[in-house]
Amino acid sequence: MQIIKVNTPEDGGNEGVRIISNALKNNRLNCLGLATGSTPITLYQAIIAQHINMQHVVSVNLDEYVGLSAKHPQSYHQFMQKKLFDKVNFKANYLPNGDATVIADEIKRYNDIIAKNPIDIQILGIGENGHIGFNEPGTSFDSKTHLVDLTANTIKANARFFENIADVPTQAITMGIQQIMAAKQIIMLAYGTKKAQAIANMIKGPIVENMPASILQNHKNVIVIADGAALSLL
Ligand SMILES: N[C@@H]1[C@@H](O)[C@H](O)[C@@H](COP(=O)(O)O)O[C@@H]1O
Repeated sequence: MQIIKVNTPEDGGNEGVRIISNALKNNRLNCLGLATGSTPITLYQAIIAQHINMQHVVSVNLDEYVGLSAKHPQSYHQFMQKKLFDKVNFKANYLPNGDATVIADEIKRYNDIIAKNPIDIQILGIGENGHIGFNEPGTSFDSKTHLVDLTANTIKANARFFENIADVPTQAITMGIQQIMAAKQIIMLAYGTKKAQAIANMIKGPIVENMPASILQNHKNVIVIADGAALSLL
């Protein structure tokens, strides 16, 4: 893993754009895997500020809450719309539909989308418990898109986006670990001391399903963009 230490999340966003722009210039970016959460926001701001042309790029997001429609203010659809898609036109934007009547059909649809759009660069954040996407500890490294019961830890961490913890959905649909690992390049973003333990386990801990991000040690092209606080336990 290559580690790029940055001073601020804004610098991290600019570093991410530098890598994305290089791939675009070399015609190596047809599909960009996107993530939600507060961490990638500065990357999206930098994409907007630098007027990066994404009109030939398809985006595929990692996950969506079950039970929230694309219009729900806390859905990841709305998050992506507000933070990026309102300002930057892509060829197409794909996210799982958390409001699907038959989840099994939606999982199949999303697996087909990922199969048809091989991911060139996947953006990732990390949960405090080491989750990537919504692949919680214990998820099989062979997983594809699946339905997840969110852990109490994740529900608590994500409650800050909702009025009340009881409003946080308890399930999500997420891209699987096998599909994340199939991306040609992965950019992991992490800022702040809350992420330090997960980042240390990801980089130098044992590769175990209880620490989902540890599988990234087996990927040939991972760039970790992080600040000193997130790297402080290495
Ligand atoms: N599903 C998302 C993850 O993709 C994200 O990495 C994580 C961390 O979020 P944050 O960046 O806000 O710390 O939150 C959610 O659980």
